[in-house]
Amino acid sequence: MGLQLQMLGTGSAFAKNYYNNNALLDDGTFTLLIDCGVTAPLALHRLGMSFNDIDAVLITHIHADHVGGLEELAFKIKFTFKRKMILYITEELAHSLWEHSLKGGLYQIGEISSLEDIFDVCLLQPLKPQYISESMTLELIPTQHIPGKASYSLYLNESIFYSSDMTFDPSLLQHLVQERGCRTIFHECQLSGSGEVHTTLQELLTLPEEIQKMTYLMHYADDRDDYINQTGEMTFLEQNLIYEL
Ligand SMILES: Nc1ccn([C@@H]2O[C@@H]3COP(=O)(O)O[C@H]3[C@H]2O)c(=O)n1
Ligand SMILES: [Zn+2]
Ligand SMILES: [Zn+2]
Repeated sequence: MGLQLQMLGTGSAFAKNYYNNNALLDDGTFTLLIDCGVTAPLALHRLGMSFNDIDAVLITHIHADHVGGLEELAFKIKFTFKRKMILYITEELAHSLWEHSLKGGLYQIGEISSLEDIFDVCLLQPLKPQYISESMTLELIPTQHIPGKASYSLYLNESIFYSSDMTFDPSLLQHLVQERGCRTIFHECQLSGSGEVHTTLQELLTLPEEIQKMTYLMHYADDRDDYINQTGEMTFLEQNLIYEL
């Protein structure tokens, strides 16, 4: 089996018709969860899976649609499955994730007083390729999302870009395609409104056709169906479908 991508959800933060934009990467021997939002536990359950089927979780930034499911994940792996899960995260995000997001719910004297009591924390250095498994090597690329908040996109196997949440950065996309062999782009897409903290469909439609053809749209709102056939050469990613990478 090659490397497969399955989106637990392809929705924007407050979408109700789609689960949170969180992804499973699976190479047959190792399963990586990219972000774990509020709806991730339910989305996994609906796929007939549980957190016990996951080897590692990677966090791209701290927003509830990307970390809101980690309290359930933590309690399940510690007290139900009695094991640790690998957590891939930068040092800056690890501090903020514990101090500003998870500590309140997870802290339990004598049991849980840090991320290390739940996870095998593997700190990632941005812009440094990290071996994950036989067929997964990924690199965190710092990208702009919310001023003053760290946020990262992913570059997988020197060929696949995964935006997570970011504002439009056409020069980054051109650089990856022209200089680093990128052949597939999974990109967030705000379908309407101005791109204050996200990338809009109108912005993505300014990309060269060659780049549009390799681009799959995710992290979209409930009115996605109103935009079918209005995405140029780009294609909507569907949640739960399994994509061979
Ligand atoms: N300056 C901001 C900050 C946040 N937001 C909304 O909150 C959501 C948090 O998750 P997200 O997926 O990053 O999308 C953000 C915006 O919808 C926003 O619209 N403007
Ligand atoms: Zn988001
Ligand atoms: Zn976000």
